[in-house]
Amino acid sequence: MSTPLLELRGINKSFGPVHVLRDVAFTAEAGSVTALVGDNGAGKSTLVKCIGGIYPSDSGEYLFEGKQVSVGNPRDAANLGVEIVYQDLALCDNLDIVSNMFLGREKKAVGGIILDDATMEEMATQTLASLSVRTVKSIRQQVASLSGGQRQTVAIAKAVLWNSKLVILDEPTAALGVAQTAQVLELVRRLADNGLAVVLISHNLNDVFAVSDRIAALYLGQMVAQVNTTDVTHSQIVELITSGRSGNLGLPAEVLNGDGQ
Ligand SMILES: Nc1ncnc2c1ncn2[C@@H]1O[C@H](COP(=O)(O)OP(=O)(O)OP(=O)(O)O)[C@@H](O)[C@H]1O
Repeated sequence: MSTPLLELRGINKSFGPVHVLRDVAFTAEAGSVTALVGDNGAGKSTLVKCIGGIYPSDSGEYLFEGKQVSVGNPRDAANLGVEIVYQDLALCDNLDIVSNMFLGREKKAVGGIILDDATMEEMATQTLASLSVRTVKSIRQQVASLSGGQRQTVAIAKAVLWNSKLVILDEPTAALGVAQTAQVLELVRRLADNGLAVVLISHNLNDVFAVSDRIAALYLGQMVAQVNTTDVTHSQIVELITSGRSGNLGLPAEVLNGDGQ
């Protein structure tokens, strides 16, 4: 098996007396979509925040491209090429698409005072084209005028603009209708097909089975399985999410560990 882009080993995280993540192992591979599933409170957001450096873990190893690294804050994660798209998207309604994509990381023209609009427009256009995004009419359109699916697209494009290697999407289809969900799932697939490692948090198992290569299931802060999507059924994943057990599901250890290829 090739070296995973991201590998976490034995991650623990507590908030005061609450032990939220317990010896969690997790991998994400370039060119793959890994769905992270689990019931409310299972620890998905906490795990993602540990990956993104928002919550440094209490113990455990963080390997990136096979090397052990220290990720103590979001800048460390961004420097590795890790980007998280949160559910609230953190877009500014009163700014256009280009301004949103470069918010806080604007390109300056020579001299460093004036913004380099031409370069930013070109980079935004190229990024959207690389993702085959055709749903946006103009990159100078205000974000307030975009649909939910288009906003999600802009947030994802913003995340991949910075030579990202790992993009984590938190419930990207939660607020979308059927057609927009299909468009966003296509985009998620394209990110992986372009070589990125994608982690998709989702409660929607239809989405998970439609787009993921692997499924990682958390139960009460423990990673109970990392499986290839084609090795499991909906009901087996539901059982893992709701009881943490694969018990009588007949899943051998190599399948639960994602090695069952
Ligand atoms: N900052 C915090 N302080 C104390 N407890 C926290 C904090 N953040 C999360 N927790 C607790 O950690 C547990 C896991 O929460 P987390 O948000 O990671 O779960 P989740 O799987 O993302 O859930 P959901 O699907 O509902 O978003 C919960 O019991 C939660 O109350």
